[in-house]
Amino acid sequence: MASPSTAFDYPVCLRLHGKRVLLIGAGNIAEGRALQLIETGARVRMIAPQATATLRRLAEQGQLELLERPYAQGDLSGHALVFVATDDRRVSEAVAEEARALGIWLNAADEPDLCDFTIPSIGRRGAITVAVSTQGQSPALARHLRQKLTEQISLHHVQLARLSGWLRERLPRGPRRSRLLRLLVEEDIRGLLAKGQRREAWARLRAELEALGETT
Ligand SMILES: C[C@@]1(CC(=O)O)C2=NC(=C\c3[nH]c(c(CCC(=O)O)c3CC(=O)O)Cc3[nH]c(c(CC(=O)O)c3CCC(=O)O)/C=C3\N/C(=C\2)[C@@H](CCC(=O)O)[C@]3(C)CC(=O)O)/[C@H]1CCC(=O)O
Ligand SMILES: NC(=O)c1ccc[n+]([C@@H]2O[C@H](COP(=O)([O-])OP(=O)(O)OC[C@H]3O[C@@H](n4cnc5c(N)ncnc54)[C@H](O)[C@@H]3O)[C@@H](O)[C@H]2O)c1
Repeated sequence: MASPSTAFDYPVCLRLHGKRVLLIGAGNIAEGRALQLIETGARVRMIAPQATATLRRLAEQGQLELLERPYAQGDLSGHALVFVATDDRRVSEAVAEEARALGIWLNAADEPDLCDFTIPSIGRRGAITVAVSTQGQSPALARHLRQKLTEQISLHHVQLARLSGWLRERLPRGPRRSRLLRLLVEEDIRGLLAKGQRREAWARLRAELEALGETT
């Protein structure tokens, strides 16, 4: 087993749609977390005595549930994931203790020693997500690199991802489909799309699909 100093964090993409997620704290940091979580389709509950105007508005619109009171033991029960972002370390510690007792995964903003998972810097372009972590060493660098890397994702990458998703729904799995989907992103069709030659790209794809139809 790697020692804590050499162990790497393990990135995952959680599917939170319909899952119950709890945020303790409703200040600026919690607001950022809540906005990201709403996009996942999670059922978000927030508990804090003071909430930002944006969070109160989102609660009024029914996008999240807001309980305007301090955290109390027992609040974590029934949740898949918990985030704490308050200005009081003792609250983070109490929440961490309850999370551990219940086996619920916890993120404590700014308190890596209490975290079961940290949050990377996230950029999105359509279905494409860029996530940069520095193993907790430099959040500012994570943000800087995320901005640079997200700029590298062009419209044609987003179009390719959508097209690939569409083809995967329609074509049966197997080596022929894999070959076609690889061809799509390798120089060939992607190169044409990148140059704005959509008509040529479609013609090339149609020829490949016809060849696939003949042999399957
Ligand atoms: C990426 C991002 C995601 C997000 O929060 O959504 C994120 N921090 C962001 C920004 C940011 N945070 C801080 C600064 C000031 C500059 C600096 O200190 O570097 C800036 C820069 C800025 O604001 O520009 C202060 C800070 N943060 C942590 C500590 C405590 C410590 O290090 O001990 C301190 C010192 C507090 C102090 O000194 O008092 C800890 C964590 N922050 C993490 C994530 C996790 C590790 C991520 C990784 O591995 O890289 C981790 C471990 C826990 C967690 O929170 O999950 C988000 C960028 C979002 C974006 O892209 O815009
Ligand atoms: N990870 C990051 O990116 C990052 C960046 C900057 C700051 N932080 C840290 O995140 C934390 C929160 O920062 P912020 O700017 O959102 O603070 P904030 O002052 O805007 O909000 C604090 C929130 O905590 C709530 N709170 C206080 N006591 C509570 C209790 N007993 N139960 C429930 N909620 C309670 C308040 O009502 C408020 O909603 C701070 O510790 C800060 O150092 C993290």
